[in-house]
Amino acid sequence: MPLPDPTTEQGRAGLAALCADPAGAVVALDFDGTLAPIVPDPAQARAHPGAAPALRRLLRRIDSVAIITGRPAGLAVEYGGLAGLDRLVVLGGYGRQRWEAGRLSEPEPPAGVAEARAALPAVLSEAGAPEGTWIEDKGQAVAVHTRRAAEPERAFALLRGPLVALAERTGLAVEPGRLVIELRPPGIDKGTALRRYLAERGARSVLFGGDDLGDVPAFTELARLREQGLPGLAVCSGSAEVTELTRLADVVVDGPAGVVALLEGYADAIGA
Ligand SMILES: O=P(O)(O)OC[C@H]1O[C@H](O[C@H]2O[C@H](CO)[C@@H](O)[C@H](O)[C@H]2O)[C@H](O)[C@@H](O)[C@@H]1O
Repeated sequence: MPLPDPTTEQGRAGLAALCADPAGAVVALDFDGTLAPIVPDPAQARAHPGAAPALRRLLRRIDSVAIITGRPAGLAVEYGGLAGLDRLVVLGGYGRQRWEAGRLSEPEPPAGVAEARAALPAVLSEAGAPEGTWIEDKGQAVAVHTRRAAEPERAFALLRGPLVALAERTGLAVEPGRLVIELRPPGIDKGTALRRYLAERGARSVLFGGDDLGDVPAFTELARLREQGLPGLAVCSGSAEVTELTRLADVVVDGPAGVVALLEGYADAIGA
């Protein structure tokens, strides 16, 4: 499978470095919308069937793979079919949790998560949340989904203000995503998680792929690291739903199937 031609000079340099020195390369990827197609029920989301095999191939030659996700780390491992992969780290909850070799570590959630959880039903009711609005309790965070409402974008817009106000009251961060608004502990984002992981590995190049607003800090961090001399490639898993990321990426592919094709192309290029 041929590799795409990045649209930027820095992207071409990043891809060249990833191919020339795979032993120093880290592949870091978001989960939902990047490895797993978007579906109405988050519990039904599963990685594209080619994702784990492509990552397994790459891990024969590259340094490591990091999945950096808003999901609880263990769920990403399960839904991704990723449990058997060596040198795989899953940084869940936007980097608060770490799963590695079957072991999960995470700090206790701040008290604000329990406060928000308790207040949410009344907040949604007072805001007139339409039928189909759904709360995902992630333990470390709570997320309100509107994808299953009759008018999902309208429900999202209706609930955003009250949820921002609830986040302010409870000391939580607001994380808007694809028809979801999450209230989560502040203090870390995917950019920080990516920077720390690359430093830990002593990475000599990086590929980051994402699809949603929660991935913007990682794209921004990748751009900063490139300015500091670390070659990198920014890949957008494109969708009609989120268009803001295309300007941050060197390569835009067609959703998770496009991401898997790119990973296979990279594996071919490095003889993995
Ligand atoms: O950081 P990610 O791995 O991209 O996780 C972000 C959120 O993804 C999930 O929600 C999204 O995917 C669902 C399943 O396809 C979809 O139904 C929903 O509309 C999307 O927003 C997940 O449920 C959230 O907890 C994650 O934070």
